[in-house]
Amino acid sequence: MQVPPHERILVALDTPELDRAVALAAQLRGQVGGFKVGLELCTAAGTPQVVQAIAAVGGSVFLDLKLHDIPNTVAGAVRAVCVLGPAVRMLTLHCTGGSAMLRAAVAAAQSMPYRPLLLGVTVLTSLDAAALAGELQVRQEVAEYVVHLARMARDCGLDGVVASPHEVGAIRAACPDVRIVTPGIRPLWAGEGDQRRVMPPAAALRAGADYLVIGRPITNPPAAIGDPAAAAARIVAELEQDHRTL
Ligand SMILES: O=C(O)c1cc(=O)[nH]c(=O)n1[C@@H]1O[C@H](COP(=O)(O)O)[C@@H](O)[C@H]1O
Repeated sequence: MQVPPHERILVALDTPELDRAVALAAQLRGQVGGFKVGLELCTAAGTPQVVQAIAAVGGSVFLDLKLHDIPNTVAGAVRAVCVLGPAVRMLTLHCTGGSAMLRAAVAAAQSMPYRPLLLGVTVLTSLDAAALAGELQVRQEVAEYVVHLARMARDCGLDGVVASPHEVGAIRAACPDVRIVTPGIRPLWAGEGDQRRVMPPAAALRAGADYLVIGRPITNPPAAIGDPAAAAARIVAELEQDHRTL
């Protein structure tokens, strides 16, 4: 079944203020597919409270906790997320925690009555080739390393991965069935900020992404674009126009 383009957009609510996050979710709910809440908001306002508040205005939650710890600790955190129930649709963990950590997360999720989709973060979109090679001492090219991590995530039983749109094609070719979520999305009218491996929304979907994580271009758009609802509408229009030409 074809997913309408707007449902592929997950808006990143990166703010410490729960009221602002809830107001954005209430404003954008019908226009997009869901909301990503992560370290900033959950640390400031409490993960269960955040999930409950976003669900209460009808938003589905992508819980971006980027878990990265020893297997026993991650398994416990995954069980605690499962307890929050179906309001949490997706949960992230870092692939670089290793296969034992990823398998422990999957086993923990499977032991619970409800589990969200588990997504492995590959290489952060804020890292470029120089940082990967120089600082992290990874000897492979970015795409090669991302595909290696994606294969490992799939083999450990994860449902999908988070990666830059530049690596989506290579992941799709290597792991046809994994869900691919891409941040690092920048419409041509938005600034890059701290992101390094970016792509416009329509190009990322064309490359094979299932979901687009979009934060600042929607939550803090350039004045010429208008408010968050106008920014979301503009991105949806761009996606629909591109969709029609496929
Ligand atoms: O896991 C993520 O969501 C994530 C992974 C990654 O590699 N890069 C990345 O930017 N993100 C998240 O995606 C969002 C991007 O926000 P904007 O740069 O404002 O669009 C932020 O909430 C990041 O935490």
